[in-house]
Amino acid sequence: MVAPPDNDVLRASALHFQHHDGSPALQGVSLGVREGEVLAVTGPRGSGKTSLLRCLAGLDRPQRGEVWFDGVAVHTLGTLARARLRRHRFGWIDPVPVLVPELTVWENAALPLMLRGTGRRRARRAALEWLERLDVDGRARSRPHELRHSERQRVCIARALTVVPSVLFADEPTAPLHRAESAQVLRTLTAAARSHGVTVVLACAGPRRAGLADRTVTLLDGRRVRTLHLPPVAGPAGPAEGAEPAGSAGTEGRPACSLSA
Ligand SMILES: Nc1ncnc2c1ncn2[C@@H]1O[C@H](COP(=O)(O)OP(=O)(O)OP(=O)(O)O)[C@@H](O)[C@H]1O
Repeated sequence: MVAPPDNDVLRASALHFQHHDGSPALQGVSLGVREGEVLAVTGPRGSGKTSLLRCLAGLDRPQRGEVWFDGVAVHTLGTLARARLRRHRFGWIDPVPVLVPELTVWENAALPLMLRGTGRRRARRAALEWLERLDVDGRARSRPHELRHSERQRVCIARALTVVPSVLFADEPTAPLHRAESAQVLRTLTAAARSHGVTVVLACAGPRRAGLADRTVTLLDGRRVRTLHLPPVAGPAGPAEGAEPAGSAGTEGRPACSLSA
């Protein structure tokens, strides 16, 4: 199998994914992500953002379509190979902060580095640097239960950045934060990614939070659309009414979506 001839570090073509219970999540999504780019994936709830990120990150396997990362056909890899790829090349941030309760904050942030084989002292130094950038270094010796919810999320973000992944997948990373804090954390995240050449795929519900991205891709009912008019409920087969289908991955580079209800 030969990688598609383009410059994208990450590429998906015609992804189809449905959940075990048959719920359709992605229906032919194609996109490319350039190295070092911050790409926002927006769309209303249930539009397929999480499913897309999970397929791109190798957490889920699409039933049809392809995912390529840096010349590797991710969709053909087995479970262990995908886990290895994620451990060494990818970072992931969930909307809900999940930390290991028995470990301190810095140990949590250093964990992915140590799993990659970095020594404890070096991993600690790197973790503390990122905790400082996320403004939670004062909590380094605390346990997660002693932190506020929003502080725990900052620790999760620091943990994802500590390894300086090739691609960081951030699924609504500022969902637990209030607006001012959310804007500041997103700025920190995107600035850190840019300064370290990390490619970011960022799922966010609306265009407001996508403002810091280089480019925006919009989903509706598991499909890419150019412009989003929240439609009357779509039928199961055809494209949603009001959604203008986006072209293939080759039509990227347009301005961010407009969102009108
Ligand atoms: N674990 C699951 N089992 C079955 N169906 C699911 C599951 N997770 C999501 N779905 C369905 O898959 C579709 C896409 O969901 P997905 O979570 O990818 O969308 P989303 O845009 O990330 O939404 P949200 O903003 O609510 O997280 C929706 O119809 C959703 O109901």
